[in-house]
Amino acid sequence: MTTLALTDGFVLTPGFAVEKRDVLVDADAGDIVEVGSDLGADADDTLDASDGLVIPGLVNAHSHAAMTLLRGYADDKPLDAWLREDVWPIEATLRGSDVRAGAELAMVEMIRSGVTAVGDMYFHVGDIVDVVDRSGMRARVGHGVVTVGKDDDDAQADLDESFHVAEKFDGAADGRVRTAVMPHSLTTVDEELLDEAAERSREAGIPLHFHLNETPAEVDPIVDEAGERPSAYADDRGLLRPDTWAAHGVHTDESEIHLLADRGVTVVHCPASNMKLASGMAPVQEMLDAGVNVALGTDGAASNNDLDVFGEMRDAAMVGKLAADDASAVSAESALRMATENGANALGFDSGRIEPGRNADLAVVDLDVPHLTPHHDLVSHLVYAARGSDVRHTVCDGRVLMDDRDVVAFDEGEVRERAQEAASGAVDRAER
Ligand SMILES: CSC[C@H]1O[C@@H](n2cnc3c(O)ncnc32)[C@H](O)[C@@H]1O
Ligand SMILES: [Zn+2]
Repeated sequence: MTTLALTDGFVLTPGFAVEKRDVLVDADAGDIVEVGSDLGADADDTLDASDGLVIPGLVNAHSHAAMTLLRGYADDKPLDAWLREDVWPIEATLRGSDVRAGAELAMVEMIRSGVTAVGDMYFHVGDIVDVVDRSGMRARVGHGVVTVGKDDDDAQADLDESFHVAEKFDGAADGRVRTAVMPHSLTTVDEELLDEAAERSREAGIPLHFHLNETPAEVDPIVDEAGERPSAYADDRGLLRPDTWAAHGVHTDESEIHLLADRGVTVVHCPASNMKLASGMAPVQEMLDAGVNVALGTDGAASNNDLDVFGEMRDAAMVGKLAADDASAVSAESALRMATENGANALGFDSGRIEPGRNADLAVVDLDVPHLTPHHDLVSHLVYAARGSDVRHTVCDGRVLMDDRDVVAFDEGEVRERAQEAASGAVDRAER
């Protein structure tokens, strides 16, 4: 066994106590071996965590990583206009190499801010899987299916591609890549194909991921045409299961919240995207009270405009209070739980808690900075005061992905250059 010890730091326990401890990791198996004292002396390698807080690697449970290429390309519009007028036209020009360049930029950004796992819906998934593999991160990926505006054959081919991708890449990158079938939303995929997605994925044991109730425009047509709330409509299709995680859930009424809780569905709250697109405020505290597993996601960088899950925790706590008109709603603890354990549960990873036997997915936050002083309550600091740039080391599956702010697998200058070129090329093609 090759071991790595994170030494001399404070450690966030599963109960969110903070204790001065070392963390010993089996770098071959990728697991946490022990949390205790003086574990550095016999370890093969050490990572200095002094003046730092070791936390579980953060989980970005809903993103479109390659949309880093579209950061700042189109802003200040609501979802529908933004997608139809700007995003979808330029996405139609993206090639595999572009998606690869955007995904590289995303992985660098996430590793720099302590994210070790991501749930990603996009296309050219093979390129994304290659980047995840090289980055050392963990991901649950899938091909996003959109059938509106397609003839029957093309629509079926798109759904078939989602299954093909899910089957082909599951277990890639030494098991760090898992997959799901990903119909884009209840209004952008035909009803018969939603039925088929649910049935085939259930038979094959493949999880499901889709956008749910993000805007009124995603709710009203279903209520008008099917005569029921979207979550009930999804349930009728067989889409609500314990291995389903749905993004947004903004316009979700009480009956839907109880249905989602009952079916064991995770809702991924994406507060920054919801604010930027003025989609609305999700009833997060109500969902938590009802027992829904609520996780956090950045959504794509074009609607955020970064991939910093620290920002998502802060936004979730802040907006959660506004939405509930209650300063005690969506506490720091709740937000931190959403970004760690709940996100790992959503994606089906054995991460999100620092305890022996779990995946060694960790981040070390530098506490030795003015904006994290004094140390009354470090959980409060993680949610209300810390930033992604406070992360000093990132470890995933027992491997060091960032060492003293140096991202190991990538040359950041080259990554940024490739992303800039891919983005400029896409804009040229879109505007030609
Ligand atoms: C077909 S791959 C995924 C698809 O989703 C688009 N997208 C990005 N952000 C959002 C959002 O907030 N709601 C719905 N769809 C979104 C992305 O541009 C891709 O086309
Ligand atoms: Zn999304």
